[in-house]
Amino acid sequence: MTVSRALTIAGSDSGGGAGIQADLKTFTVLGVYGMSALTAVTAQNTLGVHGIYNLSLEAIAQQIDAVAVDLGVDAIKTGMLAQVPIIETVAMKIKEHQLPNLVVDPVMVAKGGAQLLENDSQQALIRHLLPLATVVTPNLPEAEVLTGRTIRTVEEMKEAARQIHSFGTRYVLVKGGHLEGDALDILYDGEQFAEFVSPRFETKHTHGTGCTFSAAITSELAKGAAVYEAVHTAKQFITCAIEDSLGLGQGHGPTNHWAYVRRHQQHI
Ligand SMILES: Nc1ncnc2c1ncn2[C@@H]1O[C@H](COP(=O)(O)OP(=O)(O)O)[C@@H](O)[C@H]1O
Ligand SMILES: Cc1ncc(COP(=O)(O)O)c(N)n1
Repeated sequence: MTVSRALTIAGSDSGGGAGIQADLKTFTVLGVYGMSALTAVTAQNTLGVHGIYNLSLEAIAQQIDAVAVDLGVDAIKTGMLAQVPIIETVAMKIKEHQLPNLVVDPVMVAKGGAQLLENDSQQALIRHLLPLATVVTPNLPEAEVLTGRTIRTVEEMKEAARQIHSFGTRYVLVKGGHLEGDALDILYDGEQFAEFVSPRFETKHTHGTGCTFSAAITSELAKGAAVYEAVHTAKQFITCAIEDSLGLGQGHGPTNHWAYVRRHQQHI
């Protein structure tokens, strides 16, 4: 039996809706063997982030080494990398082990407003990680920080995608979850734009949408899909997960990681 393998390098969300937990759930339901290298432990629930404990550089590097030299990796994603030395260490290890199909989710701020990337770390992301990435998946506030521009329209999303592409990433996916109207995302490969659109659901339960979406892209890349197809499937996955969200907790609740597969199974 051939098994596709995906590694997430990200923070732990004790509430289970975002971070490592969202990634591993997504890998599993999409039929991919999931592995993890934790960068931080957060004490977190649907109401917010109550504590952040970054792991040592040694602990982060050892986890990546352990997985890469033994189990092997078909695709990889990064999430919360809070500090410049963590970004540098992760980039160094990805290069050393030549890990393929890198999806960078440039996590900066949690839905509740807590800062997950310390100030001045944005330049390190641009310098060290984006040139290694197959796909980078900024939401609008993240795209604004990476480009130094205000983004309010689809045309401005495209301009931001062009600028971020110039940092060396092969594909840029600017997500429009923070705009109004339909939930529109733009994929740019340096030549052409593709649009992925779904209806917008009126819900506050969007905790972990960015993590889940990028983990779904990573899963499909691990299985051998091309980037356009991977984003197409992942968009369906996240749309189902938001539409059928679980309503857990008192704040921004998690999405439903089973929804896509359940619906898919009903149709076959
Ligand atoms: N209310 C919503 N209804 C439908 N899709 C949404 C909604 N909010 C976000 N999305 C989609 O979820 C995915 C994650 O986007 P976004 O919320 O912008 O990322 P992040 O979680 O990083 O802020 C994107 O495909 C976006 O279009
Ligand atoms: C450990 C960790 N990583 C990432 C996010 C971002 O997720 P979101 O912006 O959807 O709340 C988070 N809240 N916690």
